Amino acid sequence: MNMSEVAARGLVLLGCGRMGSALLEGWLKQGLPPSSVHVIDPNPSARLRALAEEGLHLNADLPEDAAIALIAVKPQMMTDALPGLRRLADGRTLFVTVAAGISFAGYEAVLGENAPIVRAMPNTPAAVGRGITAIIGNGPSTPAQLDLADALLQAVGQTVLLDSESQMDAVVGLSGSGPAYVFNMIEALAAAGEAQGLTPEMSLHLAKATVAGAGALAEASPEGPGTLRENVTSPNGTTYEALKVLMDPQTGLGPLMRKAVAASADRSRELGRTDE
Ligand SMILES: NC(=O)C1=CN([C@@H]2O[C@H](COP(=O)(O)OP(=O)(O)OC[C@H]3O[C@@H](n4cnc5c(N)ncnc54)[C@H](OP(=O)(O)O)[C@@H]3O)[C@@H](O)[C@H]2O)C=CC1
Ligand SMILES: O=C(O)[C@@H]1CCC=N1
Repeated sequence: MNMSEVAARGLVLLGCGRMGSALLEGWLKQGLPPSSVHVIDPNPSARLRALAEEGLHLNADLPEDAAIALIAVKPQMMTDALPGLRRLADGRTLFVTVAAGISFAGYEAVLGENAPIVRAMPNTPAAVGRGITAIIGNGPSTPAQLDLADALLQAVGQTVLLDSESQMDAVVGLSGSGPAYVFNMIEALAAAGEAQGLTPEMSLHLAKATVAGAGALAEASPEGPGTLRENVTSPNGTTYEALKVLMDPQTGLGPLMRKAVAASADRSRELGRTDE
């Protein structure tokens, strides 16, 4: 199955909020015609309504033989929303879900144990084509179906394949939730600049450009982040003093980040067990 088959047979998108719409824009940019897309969402955005004018099917009947059903509702909505896709669970439609926490067993309980399902964990830089998504398929999914899910997610950035489903909660904690940690770092950096006397506008400008520039350098450089950090740090200079605070083994960023990632991963595990 390839993208032209998806265009011919159709793609169902269940839930088109922040993540669903980022994915949809990526597929449209890659040439998927709006008329191949069937969106189910109770409160469609203005953008979706405009796409419906171009042929996108909005809250209409499901196609008979969709190639893909992509699930992008909140885990808490799954019990209500997922049974609506049961009619597609005849083994021919590949289900791809981006929901945090919910395990293959949870989907199989509704869709049947023979439904091919791929779990994917993207992140919001997908909205600018710079996401990273980890994916893994269940037993009934074929290598060709995993490749197709990979291609779908590559429309919005990079992908990595996981070895086991149990790695997914750690991925949620690291790259799924991770953009929020970085945005919080920008906020904290800007507030700290203000505390040193800069205007809010100047401080935010400097903080955003510093994080974006450091990210781009970390990605482009052959050096690891440790060397890049050392390259900023003159012996007994200014950065050295700041890093004594940030790299404190008890109170620094290391233990704090371990705690934050663990809290997200634990919540992902919890969402897999409950619908709260
Ligand atoms: N945001 C992120 O950073 C990431 C999110 N995810 C996962 O993506 C999924 C969606 O998250 P996100 O996009 O942030 O959430 P949003 O709330 O932005 O999107 C969910 C969408 O689903 C709609 N919806 C609610 N009930 C139903 C229903 N019964 N049938 C169809 N659609 C429905 C919502 O409508 P309404 O708003 O009107 O309720 C909303 O438009 C989650 O499972 C999350 O775990 C994964 C990786 C990263
Ligand atoms: O906060 C959440 O539950 C979702 C999953 C990963 C990022 N956002």
